[in-house]
Amino acid sequence: MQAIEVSHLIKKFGSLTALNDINFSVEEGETFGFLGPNGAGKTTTIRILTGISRPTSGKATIFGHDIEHDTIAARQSMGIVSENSNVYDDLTAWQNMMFSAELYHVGRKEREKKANELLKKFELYDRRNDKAHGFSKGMKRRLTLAMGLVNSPRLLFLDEPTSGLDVQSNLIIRDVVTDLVREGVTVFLTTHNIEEANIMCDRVAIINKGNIVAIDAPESLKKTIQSVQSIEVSFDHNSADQLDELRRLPMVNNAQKEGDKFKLYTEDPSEVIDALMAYAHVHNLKVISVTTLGPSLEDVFIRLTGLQRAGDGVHAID
Ligand SMILES: Nc1ncnc2c1ncn2[C@@H]1O[C@H](COP(=O)(O)OP(=O)(O)OP(=O)(O)O)[C@@H](O)[C@H]1O
Repeated sequence: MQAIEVSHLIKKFGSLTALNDINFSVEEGETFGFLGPNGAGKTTTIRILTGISRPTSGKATIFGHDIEHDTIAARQSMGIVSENSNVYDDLTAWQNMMFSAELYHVGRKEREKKANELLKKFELYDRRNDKAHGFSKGMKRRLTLAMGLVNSPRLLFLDEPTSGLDVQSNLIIRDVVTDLVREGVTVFLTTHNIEEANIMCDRVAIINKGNIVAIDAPESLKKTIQSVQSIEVSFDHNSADQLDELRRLPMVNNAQKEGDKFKLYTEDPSEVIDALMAYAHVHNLKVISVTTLGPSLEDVFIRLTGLQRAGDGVHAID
């Protein structure tokens, strides 16, 4: 059975078309990533799929239940973890869990068992009697996730699960999601983090300006732009002009500095390696390491969304 089926979904806000006739389906047990730049339509899609917002036209079903007309049945099988934490600051972690369990109509006995289990899993058990008020952002996000799992959902919606979090919370969340997937839970996650989608998802949809521009497994998406390759190089010392000089080498399409390395994009790696060796010789530099890399999911994303690479990440052109 399909966990999610979306057909001809359109959402307009006045004259703005936030979703422009999108279609996709997610199989039960799949981890499906929704990747797109700011304003692409990710949150709008999640809000429709979780029954919070209505589409202008089109249809979405959750395990066969129409989300618009059979909302209660559709929502019964889902857990929702939104980016904006729905944790109540004045309640303790335990009280928040109980509140969420009640909302999801989890039976009294089951509630306590589930809360104990989840608080332990998310490493919050020792703080269960503390008010959420004093929790860090990472702890709050972990608690939100624990609350979203209290009804043992078959389908979990995660909106930007790890954005802006500390390393520990990040790792705990990824581990728990990996365990859930192993247990057969379907996961729909939106993210800005391309590497996260690459690691976690069976398939990824890239959405841009309300249109789905690609859907496939990360590895298959990378194969579609096999011509883009990159060479990572590091020298024994760096100077301020190096990046510009490397950009001007023959066959280099673009270059960026990443830590102590330079990444050069090209369609002809062997020409660029020759040019790099000549460059090092002329400038009296020693090459410490040089590696040829295939296209990354970020390269695919940039190609499909028309975004531009800058020194510190990916930026919209407009
Ligand atoms: N309630 C609303 N009223 C008017 N416009 C809206 C509303 N909600 C979203 N939009 C617009 O719809 C488009 C899609 O927004 P959406 O929040 O779905 O993007 P997103 O991909 O989730 O972006 P981000 O990554 O920044 O959260 C944007 O242009 C946004 O400004």
